[in-house]
Amino acid sequence: MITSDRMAAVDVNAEALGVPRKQLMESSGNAVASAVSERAEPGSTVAIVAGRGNNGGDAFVAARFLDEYDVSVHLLGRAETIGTEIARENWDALEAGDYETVEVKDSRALDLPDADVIVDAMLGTGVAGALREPAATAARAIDDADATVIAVDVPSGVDADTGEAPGAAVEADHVVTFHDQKPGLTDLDIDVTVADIGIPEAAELFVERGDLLALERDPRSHKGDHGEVLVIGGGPYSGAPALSAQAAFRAGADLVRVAVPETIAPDVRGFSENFIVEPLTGDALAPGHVDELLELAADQDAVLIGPGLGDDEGTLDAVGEFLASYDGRVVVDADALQVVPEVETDAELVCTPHQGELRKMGGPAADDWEERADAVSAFAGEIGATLLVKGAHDVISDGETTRVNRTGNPGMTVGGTGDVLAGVTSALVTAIEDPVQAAGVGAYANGRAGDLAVDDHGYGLVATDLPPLVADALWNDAE
Ligand SMILES: NC(=O)C1=CN([C@@H]2O[C@H](COP(=O)(O)OP(=O)(O)OC[C@H]3O[C@@H](n4cnc5c(N)ncnc54)[C@H](O)[C@@H]3O)[C@@H](O)[C@H]2O)[C@@H](O)CC1
Ligand SMILES: [K+]
Repeated sequence: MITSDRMAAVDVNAEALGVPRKQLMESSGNAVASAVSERAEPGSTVAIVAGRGNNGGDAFVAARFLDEYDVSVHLLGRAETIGTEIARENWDALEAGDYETVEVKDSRALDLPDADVIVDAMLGTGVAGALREPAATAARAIDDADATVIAVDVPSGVDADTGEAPGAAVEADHVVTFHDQKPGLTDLDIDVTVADIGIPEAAELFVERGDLLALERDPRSHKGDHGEVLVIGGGPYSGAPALSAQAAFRAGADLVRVAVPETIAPDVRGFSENFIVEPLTGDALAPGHVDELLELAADQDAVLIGPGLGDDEGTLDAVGEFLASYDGRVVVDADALQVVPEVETDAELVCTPHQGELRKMGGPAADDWEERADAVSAFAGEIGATLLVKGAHDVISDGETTRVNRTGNPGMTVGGTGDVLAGVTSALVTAIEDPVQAAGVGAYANGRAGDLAVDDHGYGLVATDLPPLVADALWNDAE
């Protein structure tokens, strides 16, 4: 089962892994042609009704594989308005060949032949809202025709994720959907073929630049929409919470508050004028601070607890009490991690241990990343948290979905890069709904920033090089 958003990411990841989108369209078109030839004898009349996106593009490819049939392709609109290059190339190939193509400039002009098979290639996962003209009229014309209707990827007008059709929709006899079943197709009582189109399993397992699509921002958003983060840290160390806070900004947080013991508050303030510093009495986090922290955390979109806290008894008790009472999203890092397995909480935890910290949590030790992927998935399920286990390959899992991130380099063993990753992840869990996706993008961006830093500083890179490069990795790295 795959959602449209996930499919769009996997599509780009496949391309990042060397499978061109054009090849995916070829495979899709071939699958559509196979579905036609399984339902109609050669010589039958096939009418293709195509939209101007890649759903249509798939059918332009299918037409080329149906040369034993009497095929006509009806494009809803003018060819020069075809929206993507790969669809346009496939349309041009039809016109260059001797295929019958019709540009339907007006919905009333759709003149469907008396066909044995109609291919519905108007819209697929790109549909937004109720079907507009001319697709709505065309959908009714397709349904009124006395033909076998085969839908490409999704019946036009049906939402691939919900199965709803807010407006008109094609009633297909058969759907050829690509790569994996779509949630919205399962409860339609239509015969569905899931066609393998050559997307490698790696495109789903590895975090690649397609995963950055999840960061697309709603243009209508305004200040404060994109994440208010509270960082709870510091004590023996002052740099760690400041680094995490800086990283959270660079990963898109709008506001970052840093709650640290008053003894290091001036140092943290000195690090950057961007933070709002909330001083806690004394020189270490203690149970007496928990009520104040819960108040501070109440209207935040995410909390990061751990950087620089140290592990004295009182501090760890305070972490346990905070987690036991908080029910929002919490990224847990560094010394706070060891508390997690013992604490009962309603909070949605994202833990970011390195392998030593994972073992301290009672988690598995496994050198080979594929072994580790399975072991981390099992442990994540056991403790009911999302785990981002850092390593040469980072493994991210919530026990259901497991991802692997391959960006990063040995230069990143320098102190502080974990504080940066924790800060980045705390901002991303406010922008991306699924915590596995958010943590995966966090690992990807942090490692990518490290790779960019190595270009500038070799293995002399330091953690403070990373936060600005995280912003580049997230927003300026499109190839
Ligand atoms: N993502 C992938 O990995 C692959 C996608 N492929 C195909 O690409 C399709 C998605 O292509 P696109 O993203 O270009 O989108 P679609 O081709 O599904 O639809 C986009 C077109 O529909 C129009 N449209 C959107 N909402 C509408 C509405 N409510 N009423 C009327 N017109 C509307 C848009 O203006 C645009 O012209 C998939 O369904 C599949 O068929 C395949 O090539 C296989 C690979
Ligand atoms: K369709």
